[in-house]
Amino acid sequence: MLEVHQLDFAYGKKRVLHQIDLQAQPGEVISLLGPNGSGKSTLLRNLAGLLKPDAGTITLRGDPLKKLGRREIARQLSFLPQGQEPVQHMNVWELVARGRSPHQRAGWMMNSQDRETVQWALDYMALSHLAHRNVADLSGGERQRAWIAMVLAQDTQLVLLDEPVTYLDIKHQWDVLEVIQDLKDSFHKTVITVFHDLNHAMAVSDRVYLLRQGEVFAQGPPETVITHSAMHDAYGIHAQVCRVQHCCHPVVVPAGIKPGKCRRNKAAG
Ligand SMILES: Nc1ncnc2c1ncn2[C@@H]1O[C@H](COP(=O)(O)OP(=O)(O)OP(=O)(O)O)[C@@H](O)[C@H]1O
Repeated sequence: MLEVHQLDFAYGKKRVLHQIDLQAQPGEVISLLGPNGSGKSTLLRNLAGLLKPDAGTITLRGDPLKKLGRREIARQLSFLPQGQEPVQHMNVWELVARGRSPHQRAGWMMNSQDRETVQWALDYMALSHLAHRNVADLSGGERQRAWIAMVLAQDTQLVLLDEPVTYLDIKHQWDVLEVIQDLKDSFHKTVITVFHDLNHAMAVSDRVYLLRQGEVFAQGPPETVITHSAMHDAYGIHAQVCRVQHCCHPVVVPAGIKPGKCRRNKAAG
């Protein structure tokens, strides 16, 4: 589906990504993890074709990404950026409908299938009741869900999400995690997503890529990558990775910056 080989990227003289190799198979959920500034968003923007690598290759279904035009890329992949552009004078339905534009010829009106897809995306994100509300008047979480609905309306085989659960309350965070799982299970889509919460990555990923200072520090199934020692080496924290009864995946419990400290016990004692 998507293959990245030895990708380097710099902003001017500032090298940000170095020798990145990444493969995503059809129907796979991949999470990009790593500390602030490790290059996750920059990598995703390279994968979306919004930034051009200085070296290395990105191929999408066997075609070099750099040879594809913007419209062709937008038919094959959708991208939810971190912190979306502000939109004025547009309601939720109109925003979500923007997801259909790569599928339309210039000057062509939306057809009934486009309208059905927009309505499906609104229903799927439980936003139908807000369809006529101005996007600028939504709460941060509602706005985030509207943008995710736009990405879904684009209906691409590859979905790139940069911190999709930011701004969402715990219920809506898990709703979005279920959407990601469903995109894979029901629609066989490939999802590459950035998470900060390692438990979110544990819950939905087939594989994770842990970045550190612009390089892939580790990659593989989440249980093999998200370990006590990797958390220490990549993030500089001590964290326990525990099995919890009734929980179907391990959970990460940060234990502090220094080993052996338990702040709550200290306060109580
Ligand atoms: N437009 C830019 N020009 C110059 N440097 C940039 C630019 N965008 C990002 N950077 C730098 O590139 C590095 C990687 O940034 P990036 O946003 O990819 O990291 P990240 O892992 O997504 O971080 P975060 O978790 O904080 O979102 C950082 O040092 C950042 O300051």
